[in-house]
Amino acid sequence: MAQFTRVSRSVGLITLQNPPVNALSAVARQGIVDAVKRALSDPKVKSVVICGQNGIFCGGADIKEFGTNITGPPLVPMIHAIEASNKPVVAAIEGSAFGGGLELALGCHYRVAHSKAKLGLTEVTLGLLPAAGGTQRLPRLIGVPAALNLITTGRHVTAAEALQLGIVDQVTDHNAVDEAVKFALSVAGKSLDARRISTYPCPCPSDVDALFEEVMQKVRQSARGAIAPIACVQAVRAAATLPYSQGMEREQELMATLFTSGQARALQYCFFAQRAVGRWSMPSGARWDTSKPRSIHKAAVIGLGTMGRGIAVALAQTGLSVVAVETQEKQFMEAKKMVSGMMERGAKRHGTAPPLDKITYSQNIQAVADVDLVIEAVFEDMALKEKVFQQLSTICKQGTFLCTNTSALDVDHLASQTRNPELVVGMHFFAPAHVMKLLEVVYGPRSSPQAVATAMQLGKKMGKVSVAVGNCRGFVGNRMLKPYLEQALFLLEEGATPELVDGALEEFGFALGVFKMSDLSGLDVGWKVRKGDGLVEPGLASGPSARIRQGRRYSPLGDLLCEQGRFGQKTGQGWYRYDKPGSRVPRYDPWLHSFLEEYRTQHGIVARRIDQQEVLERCLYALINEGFRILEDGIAAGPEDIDIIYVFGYSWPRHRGGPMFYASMVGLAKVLERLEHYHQAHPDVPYMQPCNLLRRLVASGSPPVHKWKEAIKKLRSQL
Ligand SMILES: CCCCCCC[C@H](O)CC(=O)SCCNC(=O)CCNC(=O)[C@H](O)C(C)(C)COP(=O)([O-])OP(=O)([O-])OC[C@H]1O[C@@H](n2cnc3c(N)ncnc32)[C@H](O)[C@@H]1OP(=O)([O-])[O-]
Ligand SMILES: NC(=O)c1ccc[n+]([C@@H]2O[C@H](COP(=O)([O-])OP(=O)(O)OC[C@H]3O[C@@H](n4cnc5c(N)ncnc54)[C@H](O)[C@@H]3O)[C@@H](O)[C@H]2O)c1
Repeated sequence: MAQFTRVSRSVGLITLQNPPVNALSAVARQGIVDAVKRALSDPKVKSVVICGQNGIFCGGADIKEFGTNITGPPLVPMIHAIEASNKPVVAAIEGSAFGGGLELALGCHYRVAHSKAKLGLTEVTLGLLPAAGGTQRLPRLIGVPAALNLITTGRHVTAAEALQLGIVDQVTDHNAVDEAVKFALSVAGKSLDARRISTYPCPCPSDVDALFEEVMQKVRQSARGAIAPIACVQAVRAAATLPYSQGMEREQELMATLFTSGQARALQYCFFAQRAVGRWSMPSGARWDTSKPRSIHKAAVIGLGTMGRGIAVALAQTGLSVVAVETQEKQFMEAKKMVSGMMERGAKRHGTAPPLDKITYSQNIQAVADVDLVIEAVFEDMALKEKVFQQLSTICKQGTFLCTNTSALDVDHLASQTRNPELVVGMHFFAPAHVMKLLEVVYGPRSSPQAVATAMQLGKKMGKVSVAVGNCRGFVGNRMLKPYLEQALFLLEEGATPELVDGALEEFGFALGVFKMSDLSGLDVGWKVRKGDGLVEPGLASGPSARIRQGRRYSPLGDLLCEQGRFGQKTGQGWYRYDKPGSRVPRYDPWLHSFLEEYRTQHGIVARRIDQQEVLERCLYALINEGFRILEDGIAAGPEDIDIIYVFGYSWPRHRGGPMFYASMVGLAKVLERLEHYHQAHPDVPYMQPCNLLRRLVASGSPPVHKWKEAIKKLRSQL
């Protein structure tokens, strides 16, 4: 797992060999320890280079080992032994040096990086801190403020930035291993006294307390309840205030708390889940590894409203030629300007040229005749979409994939409007489409595996986390959102306030509570959908039937606000008040509170005290219950798919691992018991009735989340 060879006569070359990312597994660590001993005891070796095979230095500790009984030599003494060596050791960094990989490099006396390499202490993203000396060495090398920034965010830096910060000594466009060998030859025999980072004093601003107080405040605000960033600050503080050996003790102490935390488990689950969703499968048996995607060179977007503009930008930024079609003159002119502006801002951020020439605009749908794939993003109106799909089916060349960005409509019905329904899939982007990472790829019963594979591959190229899901109203994300939103309204009716509900959800870790989110996206969007569903009855009707629609409990609160023109941020009023239309800071609105009181009086509701726990249980368990139904229906292949959709599309706090992982942490029996309790209390809310799959999982002993897929398969075969 680490090969030793002697090159250029006197350089000991140690190559990490643990594909795919040369993670520091027990065997890899043993390999390094043995190879270093060999290099140091070989009198012909005057200096040493450590590199990784296959163009990647090292992806850090082996995350798969966490949570198991870890054996093999520990990292800290291994890195100390390298640093203490009296022969110079040079790290040759290609590809990535992340987490323990960068810590290994920091234990070396010199670092040579390829210009395309990326470096980072990424542990915080896994709920940990750099515990192989990273929190103690990095601040000594680059100073406290820069180290804090890197360690608390886990961000990747380019080789150029690493050189500027002083993390690496040399950057090369040539073969980094060859350059490192040359470098090692040039430093052989030189004193290493000034090259052992652990012996450096920690350069620190004079007012350490003020600096750390300020940083801690900022980190707490952005952490949304995550504990690892806080521990990272504490560890760096130890570097700034304690001698190295005591700082190392503090690093280990803090790591010990994080290592076994539920948050670390959740974040590591997310890491693997994000990769697992790429290995999609369909109920037909079609799979990612047996379905060949087709290359897409030219794509079209139909409808340049909020979504179409973002999608066109994202496609052009991927390097595709794009035909952008908009029929309304005003929208057409506005979209052209906005799309160019979005591309220019994006290019400025990345220091690249805006891909303006990649997009051609047209007001005529005939312009899409020669594209390989179309993404339709016209109004959410089935009759209009039917017409567009009929047109596309006749206009487009043979084999063009036809995709819809619908939020909830029946993809299979749209497919039935075309000559080749197997070419139709949903590509459900999230707003703003050029920024949000999530893409739901929706397959209908007739979608071909090739169409799904092509949409998944295109999503990946666009930098999205793509999840393949089945076709149903709202697919996965929006289907689960409905009971969550409704519970929030019911809580208001019963005595809660938007501030209380949002406060509970934000404390849980959501970036925005449900009412702030609703103000941001616009109350009119849901109003239109409910009108289409025949649920909206104008006016403030009284009597029990006013709050029962289509046989189940219904809250008209959102409709009543819309009737008042309160659409949220865009109108300056919604669940909160804003300084002016378009302002973003929500303020307490006395009008809303009197309105709620009046509403309760009119309906004979006596407001009761509702606590944060009830808010969380009702909103989250309703959403989770729908998640179980989605698994039961086979709409999502496994809990990872649902969790990744919620983490990337709905700001579910990543350190809680997604709704299904969260349910497993709470305990399925407890979730079931609370759902039963709330269903008894609210029998007119059918979706509070615990789903069969949840009952069966509990009956079968509540298997851990990674065993659900298997358990579901087994339960299905018993039916
Ligand atoms: C008491 C204990 C004391 C501990 C001491 C602390 C030490 C240290 O401070 C802690 C760490 O280093 S924490 C670690 C800090 N390190 C990080 O945070 C880096 C995490 N890794 C990455 O960011 C990316 O994988 C790379 C950018 C390295 C490659 O990206 P790419 O080219 O797009 O490829 P990809 O698709 O992403 O991965 C390919 C396959 O490799 C798999 N795998 C990957 N890394 C793994 C790992 N470390 N391990 C295991 N497996 C790992 C991945 O699951 C996938 O498997 P699959 O079965 O095929 O699905
Ligand atoms: N807005 C969101 O947050 C969001 C998120 C995900 C999905 N969606 C879905 O994306 C789709 C578009 O939503 P939006 O918010 O961008 O709507 P929008 O109202 O902002 O834009 C729709 C655009 O389509 C144009 N259009 C209408 N008929 C057309 C035709 N025949 N040919 C070409 N252009 C036509 C309209 O002029 C308008 O510019 C909807 O299906 C919606 O449900 C929206």
